[in-house]
Amino acid sequence: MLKFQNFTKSYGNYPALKIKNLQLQAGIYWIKGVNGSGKSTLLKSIAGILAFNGDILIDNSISIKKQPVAYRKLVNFAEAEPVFPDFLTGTEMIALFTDAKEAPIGQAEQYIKSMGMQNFVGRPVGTYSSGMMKKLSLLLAFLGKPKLILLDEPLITIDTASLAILNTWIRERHEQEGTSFLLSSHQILEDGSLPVSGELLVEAQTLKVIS
Ligand SMILES: Nc1ncnc2c1ncn2[C@@H]1O[C@H](COP(=O)(O)OP(=O)(O)OP(=O)(O)O)[C@@H](O)[C@H]1O
Repeated sequence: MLKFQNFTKSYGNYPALKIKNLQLQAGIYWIKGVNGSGKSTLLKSIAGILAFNGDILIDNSISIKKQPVAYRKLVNFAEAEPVFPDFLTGTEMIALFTDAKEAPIGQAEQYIKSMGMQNFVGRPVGTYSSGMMKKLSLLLAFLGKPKLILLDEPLITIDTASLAILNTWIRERHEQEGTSFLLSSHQILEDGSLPVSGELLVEAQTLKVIS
């Protein structure tokens, strides 16, 4: 599903992350690591937000460097602490992403309803609480037909009921469409609520697959 080829990411002289050759099969992966170990660096690199050396391929053939548009249609990302233009409404952000990601008709509405966002989605995002902002960013990451969804700290700021709904979204997309997920979290999620296929440990500027 995802292939790293001689991947290195540095900030100035600081070598933040090095992954020589690694192939991940389709699945749901938890990314673990202490503060500053490189979890966000990893996810932002895979999402194409950070420049790096080497290459990353999705579906074993589509390169972020050589086919950036095709790659970005297949990889969606929700930031740990999302920031959107204050003056845009959630509805406008969703319309933007629906268009860019070529989302099927009715897909966004289904997620809005499922997460109970109807009462605030029409308001400017500048008026949102941090939990509302998080829900919007999670919803945006589910739009379209990506092969891989990257969720950086999806559990922070959302309430328990919303977390259960998010777990359902992840489970359904994985089981029905074979979508893979990379989720970073400080919290332990070994309660069986998700069919986790493996764990990735980010430590000492490297990435290890634990299981
Ligand atoms: N813009 C930047 N400039 C310089 N160094 C950076 C930058 N962003 C991250 N780093 C460094 O890269 C390393 C990895 O940071 P990263 O944010 O990826 O860690 P993380 O595992 O996501 O941390 P946390 O759990 O605290 O969110 C850290 O040592 C950090 O100081």
